Amino acid sequence: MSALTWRDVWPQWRDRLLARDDVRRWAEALPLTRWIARRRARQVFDLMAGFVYTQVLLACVRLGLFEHLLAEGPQPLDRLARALDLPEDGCDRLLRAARSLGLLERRSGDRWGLGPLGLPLATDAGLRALVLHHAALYRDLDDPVARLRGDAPPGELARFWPYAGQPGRDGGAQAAGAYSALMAATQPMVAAQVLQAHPVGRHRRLLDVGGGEGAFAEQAAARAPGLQVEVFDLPDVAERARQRLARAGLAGRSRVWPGSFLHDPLPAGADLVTLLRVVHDHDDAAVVQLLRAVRACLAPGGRLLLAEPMAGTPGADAMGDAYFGFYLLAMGQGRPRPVERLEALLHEAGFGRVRRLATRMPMLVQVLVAEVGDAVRTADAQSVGVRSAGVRSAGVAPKAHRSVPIPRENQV
Ligand SMILES: C[S@@+](CC[C@H](N)C(=O)[O-])C[C@H]1O[C@@H](n2cnc3c(N)ncnc32)[C@H](O)[C@@H]1O
Repeated sequence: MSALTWRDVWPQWRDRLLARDDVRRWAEALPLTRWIARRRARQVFDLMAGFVYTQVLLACVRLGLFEHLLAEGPQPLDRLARALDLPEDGCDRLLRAARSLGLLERRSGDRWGLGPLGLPLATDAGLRALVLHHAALYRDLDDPVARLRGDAPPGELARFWPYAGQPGRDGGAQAAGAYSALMAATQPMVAAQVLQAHPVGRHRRLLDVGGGEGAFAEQAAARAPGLQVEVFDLPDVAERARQRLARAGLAGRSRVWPGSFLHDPLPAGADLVTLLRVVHDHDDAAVVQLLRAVRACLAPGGRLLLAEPMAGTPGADAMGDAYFGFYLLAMGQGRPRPVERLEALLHEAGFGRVRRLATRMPMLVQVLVAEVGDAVRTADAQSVGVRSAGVRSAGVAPKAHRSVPIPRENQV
């Protein structure tokens, strides 16, 4: 253990002082410090009661309350109770709880309307899907200490994300469908941030690795009419991407590649590779392996764009280390990383310059863009497999790779 420095002296003195009952009572009574004491007490209570608040939210979402109020406008209690199929007493309890959390507001004539926090939930299906999904997360975190010790058996999240703990496994069409639908529902909020931070019109060919069912590729294609979009993902997910891109009328300028980025080479030649909400799902060794594969497949002068919520985000600290830290613990692998750690992993994988791009909602997603010099790229192509038009670099065991161009008959 390192010696204490002068920076430890003040907090240590403060902690000792505030641990004394008489000092706390004095701080609560003094007008100058009373507001701090009250704020701290409220913050501690909110931490303690957080689970109850999420259950209020879950009840509102399960009952479809927010969409109902958006569609029908403010409603009195009796009509809401009928619409939600709740007894009036239970409905009144829920409405009051939701108002206290900013989800609802009281309006004139004893009616209830959407509050400032209810409105985004009424309009964003992705947010509502996450709220419903969290019920499984909370069951998995039932005994957080056992989970931290590694004593808890794999829970619901480990089954929901079959590649966690079993790299390269999508768990079949049903499992892939469930997690891909959740990701696609929440992708618009991420895509908006990423495409605003890094307009893709300047690129020729975009490869979205771990691109899910192609929701981001579809958005990117809509923003840049000249862009060829490609998705690489596990086979059952890739099949969903193929269908989605075909439905979006993108058959002619999209390609879908099924495979595991931990076992199969990535297709070569994209000048922009994107990794959106992928890296935090994996432990360091797998991340470095993935980043090396990306580095090797990029076209000369190409870039990697890595976007996800990151630890240590100013103003959103709890989102990284608390929420994602424990979500990924329950899932069974991965961790939220601060920008500096991601930069270090990118350098370890051979990337040169790494830039941070500003996003409007850093809490949701931060963006790093990494470049690789030509000298490093040539060396890579000899050591890491890249999938190209019939050419495979030496030293990589051949494997049957299928690119899945969308068939002509699926073109809209
Ligand atoms: C958290 S989801 C993010 C999906 C998408 N990028 C998004 O932001 O909506 C992670 C994605 O990585 C894919 N994935 C996980 N392990 C993989 C592997 N070994 N090879 C290819 N894809 C993988 C999953 O199937 C999933 O689609």
